[in-house]
This record gives sequence, C-alpha cells and structure tokens, in this order.
Amino acid sequence: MSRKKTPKCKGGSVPAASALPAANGPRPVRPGTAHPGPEAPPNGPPQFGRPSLGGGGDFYDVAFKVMLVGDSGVGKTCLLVRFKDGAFLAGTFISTVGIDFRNKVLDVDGVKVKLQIWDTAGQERFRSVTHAYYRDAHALLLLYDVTNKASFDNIQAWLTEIQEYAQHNVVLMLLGNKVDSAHERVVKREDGEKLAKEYGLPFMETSAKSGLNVDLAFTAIAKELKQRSTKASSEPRFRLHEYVKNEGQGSSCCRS
Ligand SMILES: Nc1nc2c(ncn2[C@@H]2O[C@H](COP(=O)(O)OP(=O)(O)OP(=O)(O)O)[C@@H](O)[C@H]2O)c(=O)[nH]1
Ligand SMILES: [Mg+2]
Repeated sequence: MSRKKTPKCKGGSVPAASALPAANGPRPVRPGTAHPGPEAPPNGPPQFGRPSLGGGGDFYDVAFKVMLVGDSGVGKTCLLVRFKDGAFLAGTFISTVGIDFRNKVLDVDGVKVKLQIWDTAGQERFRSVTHAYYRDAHALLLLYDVTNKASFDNIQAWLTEIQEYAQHNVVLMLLGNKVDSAHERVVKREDGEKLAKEYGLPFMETSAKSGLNVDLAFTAIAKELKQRSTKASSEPRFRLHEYVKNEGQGSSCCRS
C-alpha cells in the first residue's frame, strides 16, 4: 500500500501493497451464479463469477467496486484495514499516496459478493488521481471525522465532487468515523443525521478503532449492489436506508 509518512498524527500502519487496478479498464462478464436483472448495477456491468484468483480461494459470483473518500485523516485506510483484517494498528499516521485497493468476498444471502475497495488519498494534491476512478465506482463511502469539524464541513464539497465525477446512480453512504473518541467529539450525531437527511443519504457513525458498524457499512453496500445486479424476484426488496437505520449500533456501545 502506497502511503507517505507524515509526522502530525498517531495511528495505523498498514499491510503491504497490492497491484493497482486500471481505473477504466474493460470489465469482462464471466459466467456465474448471479445474473444481471432489470436493475443493473449503476456503473456498467459488475464482474460475474470467477473460479479463483491465484489459488487464493477468492471465489465469487459477482464483483463491485467501492471507493472510500473524505478528507485526509478521517480514517479511510483504518476503516478498510478494520474491515479486511479485523485490526486497528497503532502507530504513526501514514497518509495514503494516490490510491490503493483491497478485495474482500462477502456471502450475501448465499451469493458470493466480491468488493474491490479503493482507498483514496484525502490530500488535495492527489485529487486529480482520485477523479479518474470515480466513474467506475459502483458505491462510495464518504467519511468525515466526528472529532474534526472541518472534515464535516467539507462534506458538501465532497458531494459536489461526487456529483461531478461519479455516475449519477452510484450507491452513496455517509459515515461519521472515530466515535470511540467521545471526549474529542465536536460533530454531534444529530448533525450527521441532519446532513444525511438533507441529501437523502444513508448514514451511520463508525469506529475503525472499536469496529463499531464497520462490517455493517460494507455489508449494507454489498446487499444493495447485489440486489441491483440480480433479478431476485422471489426475495423481498432490500432497503438500504431502513437496513442501516435498524441495524446500526449507537456510539455508546461497541460492536465489531
Ligand atoms: N480514535 C480513532 N482514531 C482513528 C480511527 N480511524 C482512524 N484513526 C486515526 O486517524 C488517523 C488517520 O487515519 P487514516 O485511516 O490513515 O486516515 P485516512 O483517511 O486514510 O487519511 P489519508 O490517507 O491521508 O486520506 C490515524 O492516526 C488513525 O489511527 C478511529 O475510528 N478512531
Ligand atoms: Mg489513507
């Protein structure tokens, strides 16, 4: 993972890098158990069924691209490491350089959903790199840091950027991260809820440190994308907003 050391913060170190996927490369459709339905995923076809990847047992029926965006330091990389490895690594804050990605396969109602998760650099100087990847993203997780008011105030600017570069029907979720830092909190939960409501976004508070709502955020995205890609006429319709609202845990308790 390409990261650059900055001396300003405490925080996570990260595992080794993986190869960078092409932003706009071809996405071949392979035979698999899931089939595209009338509601195809937002940004062109997902990848269907892949026998394996390098013998690593990376079987899946359908694959989607998810992007993590938000200001530098809000915890995007830590959220991804928590989701992928179940860990929060203490150490110096190493700011992401450019963009990186990691894969995780989830079982969603018997369907193997592979999420290719792109971890972007929040620093302004890498913005042009990030822009190139927006249009292939099926879903975006937009993060702010509840202990950093500026990161919350910048959400509107991020939304403008998303509107400009992402597909119009991209699945989007707002996350207020670092809720474990109760004493340093400066953005109230209600403020996050209000902003999310204003823009019609599903919203949750998370903690990469404690694990609160981390799996849930990615699972919710996977469920929504899977539903959009399959006919699923026999299944009840998945409702992202309701799922997140009902399943999300409050910041006062800890769930991983
Ligand atoms: N207390 C607490 N600290 C966190 C949490 N998530 C991340 N941090 C800390 O916040 C700092 C930044 O985390 P990163 O995940 O590297 O931030 P980022 O959004 O990837 O930053 P860029 O790569 O520069 O865009 C590090 O010091 C982390 O340890 C969290 O949930 N709780
Ligand atoms: Mg990062």
